Amino acid sequence: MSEASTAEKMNFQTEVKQLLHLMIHSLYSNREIFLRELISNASDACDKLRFEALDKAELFEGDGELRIRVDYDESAATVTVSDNGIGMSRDEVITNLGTIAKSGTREFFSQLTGDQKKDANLIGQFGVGFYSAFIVADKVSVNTRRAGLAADQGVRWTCSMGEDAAGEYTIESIDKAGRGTEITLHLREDARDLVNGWQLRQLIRKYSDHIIQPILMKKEAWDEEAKAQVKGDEDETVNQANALWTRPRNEITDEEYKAFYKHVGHDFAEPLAWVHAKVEGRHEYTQLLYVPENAPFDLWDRNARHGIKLYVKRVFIMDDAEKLLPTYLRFVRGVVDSADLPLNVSREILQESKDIDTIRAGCTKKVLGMLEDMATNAAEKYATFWQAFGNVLKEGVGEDFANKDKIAGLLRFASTEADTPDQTVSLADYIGRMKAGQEKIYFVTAESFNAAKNSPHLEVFRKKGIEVLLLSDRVDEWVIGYLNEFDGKPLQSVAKGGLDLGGLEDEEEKKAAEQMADEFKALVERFKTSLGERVKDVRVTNRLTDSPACLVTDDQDMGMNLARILKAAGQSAPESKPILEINPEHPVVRRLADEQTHFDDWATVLYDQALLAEGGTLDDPATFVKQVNGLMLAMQH
Ligand SMILES: Nc1ncnc2c1ncn2[C@@H]1O[C@H](COP(=O)(O)OP(=O)(O)OP(=O)(O)O)[C@@H](O)[C@H]1O
Repeated sequence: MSEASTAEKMNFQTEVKQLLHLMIHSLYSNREIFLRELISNASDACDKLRFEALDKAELFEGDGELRIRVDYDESAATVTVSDNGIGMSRDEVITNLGTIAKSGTREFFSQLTGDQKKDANLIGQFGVGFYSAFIVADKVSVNTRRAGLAADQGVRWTCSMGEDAAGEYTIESIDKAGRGTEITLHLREDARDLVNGWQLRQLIRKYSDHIIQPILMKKEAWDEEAKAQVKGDEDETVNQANALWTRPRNEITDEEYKAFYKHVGHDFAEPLAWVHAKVEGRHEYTQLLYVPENAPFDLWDRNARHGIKLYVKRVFIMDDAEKLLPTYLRFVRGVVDSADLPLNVSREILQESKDIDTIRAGCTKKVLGMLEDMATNAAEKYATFWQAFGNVLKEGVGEDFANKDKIAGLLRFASTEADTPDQTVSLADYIGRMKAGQEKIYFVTAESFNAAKNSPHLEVFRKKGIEVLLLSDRVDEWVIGYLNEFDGKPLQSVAKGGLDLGGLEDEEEKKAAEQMADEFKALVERFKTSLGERVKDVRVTNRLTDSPACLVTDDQDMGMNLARILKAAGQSAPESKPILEINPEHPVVRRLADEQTHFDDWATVLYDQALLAEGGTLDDPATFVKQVNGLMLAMQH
């Protein structure tokens, strides 16, 4: 007997143990999803075989009719889901059923709270998959053989668990005549009601009707003698078994669209919106694209799995077809079915394909159109979308030149209008509220919402009632870098350049400002001498009402917030010095005109304060503290 034929015990990866524990303890109220998940995997396995067999027909082993079967045995209390798809080799079983290799795994486990309801949602977002079998079963065995391997290369995987999650499974070699996978669930005491033909049919129709392969069950008939439904020998197909996206839109119910989403999106929750269209013309393709409600755990991994499945004439070609949508739309899930691409299309061919460029442009347009529609007609939904994916969509402003204006129109910001962190203001809303004479869209960027909201640069804007957008997401600096204007109105940082309020300032204010500049010329010079190399310039400003001073950067220099972000990310930022602006109306500034002994300390403290107020950190905080204390003592004398 070969070594592998004896059962071998193996340990689960720690994360699997944790996941199994969660399955049992948090998902029981959603127990029926196990069937949907196993059928979904069986369907994927059939898709994979069909694709691999395109240039290796022998993998079909003379049986090209792909199908899924659901069966049950009342006396043994088992439910079995089997398929004649691709199957798994021994190594594949160990990797696929003993480990989790998803990006976002660590993030997922770190967010679990122990609260069953919250955790159930998180598990849903993470993807339950095969392990959901353990919601209803205390023993699961998998018999599988990879297509193309000999019958004696079959593998059996078994795992039993009691009250608590098991730490190990066994694996052994078996003979398996037919290729594919057969999963048998030994149901827990409290799930035995599922061993019932009617129940199983109900579940299949509810959750798996759209599965492209037929799902077969044995036909049943009423047996008068036994007073029960009895299984016969004949098969029947329980689901519709056609490609949902090929059916006309008006014949598909919302429920069907939603159920299909859960299969393609590997999601637990319902989609937020979808778009289904057949494009005809030079390239013919069908697209069925969904926007999820929740962000997946790997959203921030720009290399994470993409959610579009590519089909060619209804034959599955590949998952994760990253060329079909730009990176900033990586949250979209769905299917694209092309009528023109060759069936043997590979990832390499896709890289070069003009057809793919057309499909990609078409899909991008459709998704952006769907978002515009949601923003206009379903504001609450759009707010949910924005919270989950707004920061990803923002990347598009810099990435997708052709659609920049469209994407800009979809952006939402916090602003001084509501003064809350909620990002609800569109650029169009802002323009609609602009004051008479206002020519620019004003914004401030900072590391946090509070730093933005309390920025001294906003003082004059608040006094005049001019709205300012409050940007505090890291990606905002990047967005602003690419977005110079919207609808003909330039975007202007309130912390850059001289304060030019254009038509918002009247003649009198301008004159008063000039007068102040004259009056404080000498003081400004003393600041310059005192601060020396630390500043590019010192000037009087009418930007401030409550603060004595603030720092700004020159129009063409890099903003200080961006410079800090780059530095924190270990990138080099060009050295640019700030300009110190002083508020001539402020009592501290006024009294400095007569200050002799401590002028240098005052100048440094005002500079450091201005730096702190706009979110910077001090190079030498101890000296700052000493100087402030020294000045406080000096004021007592
Ligand atoms: N019936 C099957 N036939 C062949 N391989 C299978 C089958 N069921 C599961 N697998 C393999 O096991 C892997 C893990 O399955 P699992 O359901 O846990 O995760 P998944 O389907 O990859 O992702 P998700 O958790 O998002 O559903 C699959 O990716 C697949 O390779």
